[in-house]
Amino acid sequence: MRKLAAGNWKMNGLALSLPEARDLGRMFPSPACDILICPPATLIAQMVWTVQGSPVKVGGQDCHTKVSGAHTGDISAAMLKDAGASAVILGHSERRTDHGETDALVKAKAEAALAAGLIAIVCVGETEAQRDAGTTLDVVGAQIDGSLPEGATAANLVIAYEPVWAIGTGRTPTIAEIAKVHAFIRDRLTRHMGADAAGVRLLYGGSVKPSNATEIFAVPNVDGALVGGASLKAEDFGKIVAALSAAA
Ligand SMILES: O=C(CO)COP(=O)(O)O
Repeated sequence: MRKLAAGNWKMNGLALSLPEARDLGRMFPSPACDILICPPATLIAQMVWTVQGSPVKVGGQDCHTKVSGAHTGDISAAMLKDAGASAVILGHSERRTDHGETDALVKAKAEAALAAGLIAIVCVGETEAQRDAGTTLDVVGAQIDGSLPEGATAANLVIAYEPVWAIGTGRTPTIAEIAKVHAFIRDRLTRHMGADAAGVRLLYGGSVKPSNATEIFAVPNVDGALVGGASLKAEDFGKIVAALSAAA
């Protein structure tokens, strides 16, 4: 499978400046992994234009469940697709927390994404309290069961495991813990999707940096990363892409 380095800019404007984004494409003319940048919605079309002709693809950070209609402030998957996006992040813990997104809503959004021809990057992950209570696998399993879209295939579904307590904190689970959760996710997907689950890319997210990327990418069932803070600097994100390409 092609591994995936995805950058989530979150609510940061021209974090990686557009010329730098173009440079990122030039740095890796034929990378051994896929590269995706998910800027705020206001920058998607501009980013698509900027990285045209390079291997860098562009994605959204959320979408509505409907194609169009009276939903002030929302953006549909079809609109992301029209703007040139090829993927969308769904059910990020920040959206689950800030906007009360439930598994059922994430599933409906993911189904809208697939219907629009986008890759759905569905995020799961436990809070620190849940980890301390020893319920990580129960939480992640329930999120997978509840958020997985109908019609998912290895080509249109990506799962991102992002422990909430590791996001933006500089803390990461141990390599053994990442391996355990990723193996669990693969197994859980197999229950839903059968043999197709083997080809679904499982990203790790949460404080991925150039300094820990190589170690994390060597973990079985880690097929890439969903990177927040370090994707805001072209140099750092470039190093993470290089580490993933080397692991591919
Ligand atoms: O939330 C994340 C990506 O979606 C991870 O963020 P950080 O890489 O900043 O920890």
